[in-house]
Amino acid sequence: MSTIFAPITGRGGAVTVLRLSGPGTFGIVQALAGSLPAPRRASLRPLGHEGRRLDEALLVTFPAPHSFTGEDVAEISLHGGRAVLAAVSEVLATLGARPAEPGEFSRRAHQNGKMDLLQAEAMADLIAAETEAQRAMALESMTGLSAACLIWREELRQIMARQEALIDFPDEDLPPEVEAALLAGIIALRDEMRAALSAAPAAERLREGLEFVILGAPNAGKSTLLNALAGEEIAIVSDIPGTTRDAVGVRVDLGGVPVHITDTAGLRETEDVIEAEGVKRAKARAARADFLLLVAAPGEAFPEAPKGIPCLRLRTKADLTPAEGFGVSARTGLGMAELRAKLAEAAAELTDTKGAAALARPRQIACVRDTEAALDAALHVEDPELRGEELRSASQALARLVGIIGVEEILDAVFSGFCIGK
Ligand SMILES: Nc1nc2c(c(=O)[nH]1)N(C=O)[C@@H](CNc1ccc(C(=O)N[C@@H](CCC(=O)O)C(=O)O)cc1)CN2
Ligand SMILES: Nc1nc2c(ncn2[C@@H]2O[C@H](COP(=O)(O)OP(=O)(O)OP(=O)(O)O)[C@@H](O)[C@H]2O)c(=O)[nH]1
Ligand SMILES: [K+]
Repeated sequence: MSTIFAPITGRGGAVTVLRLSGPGTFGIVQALAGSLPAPRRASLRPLGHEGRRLDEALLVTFPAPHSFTGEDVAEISLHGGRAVLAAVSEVLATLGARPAEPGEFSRRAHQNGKMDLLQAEAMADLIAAETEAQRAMALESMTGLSAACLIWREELRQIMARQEALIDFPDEDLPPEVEAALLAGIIALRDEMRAALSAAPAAERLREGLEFVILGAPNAGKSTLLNALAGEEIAIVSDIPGTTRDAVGVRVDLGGVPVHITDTAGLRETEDVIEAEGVKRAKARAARADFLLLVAAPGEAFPEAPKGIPCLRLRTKADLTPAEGFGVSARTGLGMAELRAKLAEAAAELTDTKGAAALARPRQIACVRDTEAALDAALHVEDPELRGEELRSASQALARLVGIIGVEEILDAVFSGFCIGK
């Protein structure tokens, strides 16, 4: 096993923490620092190599298996900046370590039983979190998702034990309650999979961020509204109808939920080919949106919304004519606080997992869907042998979910999506 290293802190700070992991770690660090401090004790050491002084750094060692990766680990807190990092990295390479691949520390931690795949994915999501709700969900998933999966696997283990008993003993020896209990167990577990799957879209939306689209006639005030929500001049505002052609978007934080708001071309029949293309794109965007802001100026009609997408009808330019219904003036700020609150409420609702296990990644959802399908199939076969086969397939899908049986390519795909130093 090679010894790897990478900075685990971001650029530009006063200190850069460099992590080494692998069997050669302590030999390399000793060569660099002269001596090793007591395990897990931060100690100041001069770093140097063949008479070249490199830095005065803080050094901590974590002997295996009590480390992040389960291997021998050292963390060196260097002075920040690219020159120090470059010089130390160069020397580490001559001493036999190599730069870590993205996700390689976590992959080793997974291999050594320090975290399952769900925890590794949740940790990557926690690092990537940009808003409060994303942070809270990822942190909860880091412990909660694995715990839920552990319970599911235990329930399935008991179901399979009952199933084995049914196969091993002739029918007449076992009371009918055994099979009834078995089926009830399968139904209960299948329904738990269904509950988790029904909360999954909300979790996925929170992980990815929501898409809100502003839709309305030309000159309705869409661009002015987007700019007011963004707090900066993103889209061009003019009194010429048909100003916005391409969709223009901005990412905002609505009550802790990341929302991408898109301003679109004003909807109308037009001879102008470029504007017509803009209208086509506006409709396509609207069809894919999580939520629509349908806007209309005083006295004008609201656009029609594609079916099944939640929306809010909003009168613009409320400073000119007091609106009946909900109105705002992006120009004076009238109603804008209320609008923000309404949008934040919609965002919260769309991302509410209602306490269910938050499956936030397609990989996780696919595993749970496979589990649900196998359990459901098990309920619909009479033959105990065939039922046993479906249960085994459910068990394998759950094992894939936590990474106990990990196809190499799946692990590659998961960990290569991590950042360097993770
Ligand atoms: N300096 C530093 N800060 C960090 C990390 C890190 O790797 N280094 N982390 C990286 O993500 C997070 C903390 N996660 C960690 C998880 C496990 C272990 C660890 O050493 N585990 C050992 C010992 C546990 C103990 O002290 O009780 C073990 O599991 O045996 C360290 C950090 C956030 N902060
Ligand atoms: N009085 C008043 N005028 C507004 C308000 N919002 C927008 N306007 C004006 O309405 C005109 C059109 O505004 P835009 O934001 O460009 O409208 P749009 O819907 O994006 O227009 P298109 O790009 O043509 O689709 C501009 O002259 C704006 O200054 C408002 O709240 N009050
Ligand atoms: K306009």
